[in-house]
Amino acid sequence: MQRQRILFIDAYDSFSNSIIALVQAELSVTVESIRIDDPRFVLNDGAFFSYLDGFDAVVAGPGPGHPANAEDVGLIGKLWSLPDEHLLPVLGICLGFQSLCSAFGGHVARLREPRHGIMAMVTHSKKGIFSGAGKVIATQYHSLHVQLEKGEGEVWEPTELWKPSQQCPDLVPLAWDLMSVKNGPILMGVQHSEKPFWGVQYHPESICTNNEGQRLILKWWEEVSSWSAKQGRVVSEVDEDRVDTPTDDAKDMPNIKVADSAAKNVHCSTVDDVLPDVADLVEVLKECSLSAEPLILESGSRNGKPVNPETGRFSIIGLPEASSMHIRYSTARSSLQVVEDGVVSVEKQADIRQVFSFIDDYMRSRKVINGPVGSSFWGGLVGFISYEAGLESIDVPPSVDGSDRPDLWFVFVERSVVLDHVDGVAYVQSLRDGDGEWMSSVKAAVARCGEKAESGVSKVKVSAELLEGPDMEEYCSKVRRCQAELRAGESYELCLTDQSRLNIEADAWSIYRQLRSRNPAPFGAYLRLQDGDGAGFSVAGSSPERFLSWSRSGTCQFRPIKGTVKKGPGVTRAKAEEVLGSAKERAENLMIVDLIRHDLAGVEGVDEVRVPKLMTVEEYETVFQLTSVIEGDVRAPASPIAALAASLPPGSMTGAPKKRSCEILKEIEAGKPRGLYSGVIGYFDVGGGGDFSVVIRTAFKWDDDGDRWRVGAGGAITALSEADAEWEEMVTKRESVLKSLS
Ligand SMILES: C=C(O[C@@H]1C=C(C(=O)O)C=C[C@H]1O)C(=O)O
Ligand SMILES: NC(=O)CC[C@H](N)C(=O)O
Repeated sequence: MQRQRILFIDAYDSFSNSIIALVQAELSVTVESIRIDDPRFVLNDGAFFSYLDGFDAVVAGPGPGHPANAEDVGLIGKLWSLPDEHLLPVLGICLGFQSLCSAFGGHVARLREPRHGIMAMVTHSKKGIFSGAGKVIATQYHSLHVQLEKGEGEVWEPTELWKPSQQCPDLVPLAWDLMSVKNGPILMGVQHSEKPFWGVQYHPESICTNNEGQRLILKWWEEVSSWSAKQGRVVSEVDEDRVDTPTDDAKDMPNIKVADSAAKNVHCSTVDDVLPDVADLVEVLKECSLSAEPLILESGSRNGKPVNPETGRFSIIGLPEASSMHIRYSTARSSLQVVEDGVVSVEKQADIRQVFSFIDDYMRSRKVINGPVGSSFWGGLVGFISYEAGLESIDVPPSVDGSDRPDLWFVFVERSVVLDHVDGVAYVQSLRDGDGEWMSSVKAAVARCGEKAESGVSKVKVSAELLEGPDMEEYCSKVRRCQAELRAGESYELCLTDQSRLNIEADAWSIYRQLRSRNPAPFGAYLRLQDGDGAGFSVAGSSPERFLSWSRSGTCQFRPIKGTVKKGPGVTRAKAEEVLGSAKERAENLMIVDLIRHDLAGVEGVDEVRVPKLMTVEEYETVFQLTSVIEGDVRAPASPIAALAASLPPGSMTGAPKKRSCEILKEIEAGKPRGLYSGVIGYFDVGGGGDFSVVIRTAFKWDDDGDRWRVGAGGAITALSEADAEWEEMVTKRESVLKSLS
C-alpha cells in the first residue's frame, strides 16, 4: 500500500515549510508542495483534478493578499467547487481559511487593528477538529477576518457563536478569538456542514502556538480518515516516475580545476601569550610586507572583552595576495567571473542558484579535514553577497541603477591569522605547503604585537560629513504607505530602509580603525576588494547581527535581531527589557523567528528546527536589541551552503511574507538598490564551516564613488508602529556609524 499523501498548496507564504514540517511530524504521510500558480494546473482544471485524485487530503496555506483576489489564492480557489467525483478533504489555514469561508458566503473585511505576530486565546466549541482540545493559545498573522453575516457598525458582533448564520448556512463556526477589544469577536475556525472542509484563521505551526497546534493536525486527520472511510474514497496510485525531477543547478557550470599541488593540509602554529589588537597586528604585518590588503572579519571588544562572546569570539584576518582566486557575480548581467592569478579564467552566463552550487562544488573540492579544531576558519572564501543577489534568489527582479557592479564577491584566502578572544590563542595558518618561512615571520609579528598590547586607538582622526539622506516627512510617509499595505493584508511586517551618503576624506583603513574603536561589534568587517581593472570596493562595518553560521558538522544557526531600544540616560537594561517585552516588539521578533524557521525547514537534510533562545535582550554600544536563535542540523551529503542559498535576503531585512514584502519595499523604496546594505558578509571555510553577518551599521563605497560612502539604515514597520518613532529608530541606527565617524 502506498504511504498516505497530503498536498500542500503554497500561496508564497513565509511559514509554509513549517506547516509542512508540522504535518510530517504529526502524521506518517508524504507531503508534496505546489505553488498556487503552478503552470501545469492554473489553466487546466482537468489536469488539476486528476492530480488531486492522487492525494488523501490537501492543506491550503496562508499567504499575502485577499481571498477575493484570484491571483492571491490561485489554485486554492478551485478547491471549494470540486466536482463530487474529485472531492477530497481540505484544511485551510489563514488565507486558505478565508478563501474557504468566502466561497461559502462569508464576508472578508479588514480588522480595525491587524493581528500580526499576536498570541491570543482561542475559545472553541470542543467539536470536530477541536474535540478534546484544551486551552488553545495561538499566533495570528492576519489583517483580514471573516464575518459570517453582514456586519453593521464598527465592530461586528455575530448573533450566534456556534450556529451557522443565515448568510453562511454551510459554515459551522468552531472557534473564536474573543480577546480583542478593538476588533470584537474574530472567527478562528469553521467546518463545512457537509463537505470535508475545515479551516483555521490562526497559525498552528508558529513557535508561539501551544501544543494544541499539533493536536489540531491529529484531530483533523482523524476527521479526514473517518470521512474518507465513510465515502469509500480511493486514492489513485501515483506513478513515481511521473514526478518531475528537480533541475540540476550545477549543470553546465564550469569546473574549476583545483591544482593537484593544492594543499590538503592546514599548516598551523599557535601563539597563546597575550593576544595582539587586530588593527595593530594588521599594521605591523603591512609594515613588514607580510600582508597586502587584509580581509578582516573582527569580533569587536570593549575594555579587552568581546562585545558578545557568543557570536563574537573569533577575529579572522585573511591575507590574500595578487594571485588569489576571486569569484564575482553580477545579478544585472547574470554573469559569473572567476579570476585566477590575476587573469579571468571563467566568464559565464549563470543565475544565482548556479553560482551557489558552483561555490558548493568548489568548497567540496577544497575540503580539508585536519586543521586546528579550536580555530573557526582555516582558510577559504571571504566576501559578500548583496541584497539584490538575494532578491534574484527568490525571483523578485532586482532593482538596478545602471551600474555594473558585482553582487557577490569572494576571495579565496590561503593565509590567515585567527584570534580566539575567549581562550586567548592566535592561530597562524597557511594552506600552502612549504610556507614555513612566512609562518614564522607572522608568528613573530603576532608575538611582538601581543607584548606591546597597544590600545588599538586610531592614529588618524576621521571626520564624516552627511551629504544627503532621507527626509523626515518623506520617511514618515513611507512608513504610512507600509502600514496601508499591512492593513490590506499584503504583508505582516515590512523592513523599511533608506540610505545616506557621507563624505569622508580618509582612507578605508583609517575609517575602519575609528569605527571599530567607537562602535565595537561582534561582526566588525573590513574589506578592500580590487579587480585587475582597477575597480575596487571598500567596506567598514560594525554589525551586531549574525545571519547564519554553520559548524563543520553541519549545525546551522540563525540569530535574527528585531526590536531596538536606544541607549541613553535612564535607559537601564531593566528598562530596555520592559520596552522590548511589549507586545509590539515581541510581535516583530516572533514574525522573523517564524519566517526563519520556515527558511531552514525547507533546506534539504534538515529534519528538525529548534529555537534554543526566544527573544533575549542583548546590549551593544549604542542600543539594546531583542535577539532569537534558530538552529537545525543539515545531514550530509546535503550542504549547509544550501541553507544560505535558501534564506537570502535575510528575513530581518525584508519582513514577512518575504517575497511579497520585497516587492512592496522595492516600490516604496523607489527602486533604489540596497547593494551591500541588507546583504551578508562572511566566509566559507575549507573545513566545512561558515559564518555570515547581516550587513547593517556599515559604510561602503566603490572606488569610482570618490570619497562618498553609503550607509543604510531602517527598521521593521508593523501595524502598531508610530511613524516618528520609526524615523527616530532609523536615525539611531544610522548614528551608530555616523557618530563613530565624526
Ligand atoms: C534595518 C536595520 O536593522 C534591522 C532591523 C532591526 C529592527 O527593526 O529592530 C534590528 C536589526 C536589524 O535586523 C538597520 O540597522 O539598518
Ligand atoms: N497569514 C495569512 O494567510 C494572511 C491572510 C490575509 N492576507 C490577511 O492578512 O488576513
